[in-house]
Amino acid sequence: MSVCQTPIIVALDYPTREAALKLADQLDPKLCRVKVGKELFTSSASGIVETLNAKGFEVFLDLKFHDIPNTTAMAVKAAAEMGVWMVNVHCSGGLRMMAACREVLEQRSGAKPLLIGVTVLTSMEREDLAAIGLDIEPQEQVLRLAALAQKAGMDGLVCSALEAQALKAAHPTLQLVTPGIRPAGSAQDDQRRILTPRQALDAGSDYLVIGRPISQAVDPAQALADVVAQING
Ligand SMILES: O=c1ccn([C@@H]2O[C@H](COP(=O)(O)O)[C@@H](O)[C@H]2O)c(=O)[nH]1
Repeated sequence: MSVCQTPIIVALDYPTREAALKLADQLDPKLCRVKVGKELFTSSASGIVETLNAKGFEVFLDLKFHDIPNTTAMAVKAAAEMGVWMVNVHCSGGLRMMAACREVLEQRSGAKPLLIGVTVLTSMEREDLAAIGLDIEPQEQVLRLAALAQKAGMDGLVCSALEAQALKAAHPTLQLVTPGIRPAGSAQDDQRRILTPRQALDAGSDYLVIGRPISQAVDPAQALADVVAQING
């Protein structure tokens, strides 16, 4: 039984363990989960996951692994051994890569983290895809990658909440983890495919990843409480 009663995941995007723990100490594990990404993880190594677990947080390890199948699967295995709640890999690594990750988790006797496939980054729009040779709408590419992820046995996807409705219709069993969440009035920053927390949940998001609107707020705990109030009512 999970301690957390909301779908919120706060991104602990900091250069040091001390800064991340300072924010974590202001947050309530009953109101949010936390996400450890590349910057924090690389600077503080695995100790940060154990420390956050000991504080009662379920941790999403957002390292977006993308490599050959064996290397990626071994990284996913190491993440599972570390005790993370959710781990992700890029769907663009392909069917065999994702299937190898699923297989390594199935062989494991202990707890299995949720295995999530990253589709199209929420910072990208049509022009960004065209620049890398994909002359299609983001949603088309997301749906294409979602079909591969479903085939590989992934538990869910990272996508924009803008694609949630279409994804839930096509793949109702996949859990949707949506960054690019901006409460009304917040700065868009580098995000491009955004929705408010309430809009995202109404569209079908299962988890909302929120970084700067909380981590850069004058009072992060109040900013989190405001988002909780918005989605409740
Ligand atoms: O498509 C993606 C995948 C991951 N992210 C991550 O989510 C947070 C969002 O932070 P904000 O400050 O709320 O923009 C950040 O850690 C990204 O690495 C994403 O934004 N989009």
